Amino acid sequence: MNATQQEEKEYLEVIKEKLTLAVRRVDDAVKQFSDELREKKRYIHEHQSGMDDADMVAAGQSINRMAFTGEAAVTRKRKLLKLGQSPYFGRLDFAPQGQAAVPVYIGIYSFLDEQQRRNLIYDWRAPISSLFYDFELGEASYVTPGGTIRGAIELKRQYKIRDGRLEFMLDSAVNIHDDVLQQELAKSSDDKMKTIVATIQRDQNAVIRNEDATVMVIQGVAGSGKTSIALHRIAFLLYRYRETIAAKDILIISPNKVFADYISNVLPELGEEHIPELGMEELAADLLESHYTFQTFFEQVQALLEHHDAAFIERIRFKSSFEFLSKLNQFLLHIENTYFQWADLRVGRTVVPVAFLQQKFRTYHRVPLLKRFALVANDVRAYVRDAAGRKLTNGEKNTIGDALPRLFKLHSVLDLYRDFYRWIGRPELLKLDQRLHLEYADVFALIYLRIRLEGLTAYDQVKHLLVDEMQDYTPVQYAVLSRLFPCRKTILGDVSQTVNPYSASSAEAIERVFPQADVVRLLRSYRSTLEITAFAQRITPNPDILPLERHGPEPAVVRYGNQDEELQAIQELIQGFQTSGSHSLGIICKTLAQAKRAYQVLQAPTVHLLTDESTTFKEGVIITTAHLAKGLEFDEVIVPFASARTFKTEVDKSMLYVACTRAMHRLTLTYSGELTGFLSA
Ligand SMILES: Nc1ncnc2c1ncn2[C@@H]1O[C@H](COP(=O)(O)OP(=O)(O)OP(=O)(O)O)[C@@H](O)[C@H]1O
Repeated sequence: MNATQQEEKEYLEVIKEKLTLAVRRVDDAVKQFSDELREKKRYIHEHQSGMDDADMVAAGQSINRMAFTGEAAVTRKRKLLKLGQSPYFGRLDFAPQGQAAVPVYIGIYSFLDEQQRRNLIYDWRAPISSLFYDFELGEASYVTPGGTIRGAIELKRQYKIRDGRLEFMLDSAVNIHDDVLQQELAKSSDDKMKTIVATIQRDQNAVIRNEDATVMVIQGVAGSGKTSIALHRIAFLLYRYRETIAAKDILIISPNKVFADYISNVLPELGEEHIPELGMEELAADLLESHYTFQTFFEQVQALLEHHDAAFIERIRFKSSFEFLSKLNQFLLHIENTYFQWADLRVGRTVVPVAFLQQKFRTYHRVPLLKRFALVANDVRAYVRDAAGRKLTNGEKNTIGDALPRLFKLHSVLDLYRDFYRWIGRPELLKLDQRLHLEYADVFALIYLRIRLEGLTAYDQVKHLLVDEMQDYTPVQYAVLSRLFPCRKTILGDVSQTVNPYSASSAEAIERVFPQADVVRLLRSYRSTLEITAFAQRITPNPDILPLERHGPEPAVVRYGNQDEELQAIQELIQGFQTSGSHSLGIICKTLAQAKRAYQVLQAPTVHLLTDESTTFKEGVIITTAHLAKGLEFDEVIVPFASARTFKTEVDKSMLYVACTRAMHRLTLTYSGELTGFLSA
């Protein structure tokens, strides 16, 4: 069936026709729903006075049901229209053992021929579609909930269909033909992150479809598709577990609002709803219930970039260590053992002995300390009731409830946190100003103590947690995430792209917090040309990286007399970019102060400054810092001020690496004075 290009073209027309008919049917259904809805509302309005409460509830429910069905129809229409533009991207002719081959067309959504009750297009997430990503011609198998289906792939074909027209088709003997991938990667960037369904690679597919891992850690080199894969994985899980997980049950912890905006199109493109997203700082503010103000991660990194403060670095280093987490845990035990001022409790004529109280507190050792008081109070009430042989008065009950917390010497979690530093003999490691403004490194330690003492359950409804930029979070932060989100997790990042080497976590470190984690390493890099990848390797070498064979111009490193001349040259580069046909140019500086300075000089309607307060990603020319550019990509990147004066510390080196790895096709570094030493390798 459909062997030649001509036959495929004709078949495409047939499918488009069926899609058009399906759209028409949905339109008719929507019209019918809205007529019925209007009619129902009118009926209720007119008969309101004669209806009792039960009638009203039933009518309300029926309206809600109709509205819901109507919404579902609108969603379906949107999907059908999208399919009309590009119904499928792949086909395989699969012959299950002992049966003849049938063509399986694979697209972004499934499409059923309602008359024939036959799938004309399979969703890329359907079990059978995994054949397309996992196998070449010949023997193949796929797993269904009912078991493994074995057989052979007799034909494998890829299509590029745009605006309903077949641009090309390609029969492939190898797994996801390189030509199509190359074409995709050579394209100019879109304004937002895009889907990669047509060219998902085998190792990526394994991550996307992994159903077993309770914690999946993806450690991948720059541009290896970690973020793309994580989002496709979410789409897959939403499809696979559609009865039990909805988009609202998933939470993405994202580094900043611009990144959240940048990735926001992917799931809707894949036909899923928008996923809730939260920054670490928002989470912190929520958990501290606005009792404290605190430095943000961005401010911490900027402080490190702007001046070298050995004591500040020492505080960050310590609080990012495993030792810190285990010391906090030891301190919690210490509190239990020493913060009680035990005394017999007298209620009326009954004396509740210390031994009874201690034994009860021990019984509940799994319950967070401050939650135990209520449980022990109940036991004490029972004890007193039995001893007195009568029911207790409300006054007596309250006395018991009030008396127990008084046994414990706790004023506030912050006092306790202060005590901790005295206990470890390092009071100098806590720096709190008069206004109790916390340093970023203290925020999650304080939250951790709160969770351990009070047991917060605010996020129990989340069923899957996605954490991007995992290298930027410390063991204490992971301990908080682990207790707060007992659900499955996907955690991804790249330790080479840390913006704060004093607090970076590698996959190995994260495995210590989540020993049950499945760790995958992705070494193939898709974003940048070979030349750019090789250049970035000079800054932070990784001998295991596998760059894709795609070429472009050599990165340029250009010296100017001074910074004004540099900016003038960048102005000319911007003009060149504007006529180049590329979509995005990132001018990536080390600090926000430098970015602001560059913006002052380069200001124009198409030039945007991205700061830590920005909320949206913009197309065109963006001036920002390496920290904020993390996770983003640009057709072309310019790194100004790449001098030895600007890039000299470990933090600076990370920034330079992040900045250079944002470039897809072209990279230019400008400097004046002496060139940074990080490029000498
Ligand atoms: N299988 C694929 N097919 C087509 N494009 C891909 C594929 N995998 C990755 N890419 C592209 O590679 C680029 C990098 O992907 P992504 O941003 O997800 O990587 P990352 O590992 O999160 O990067 P980084 O850590 O450097 O921010 C994107 O343009 C993405 O579309």
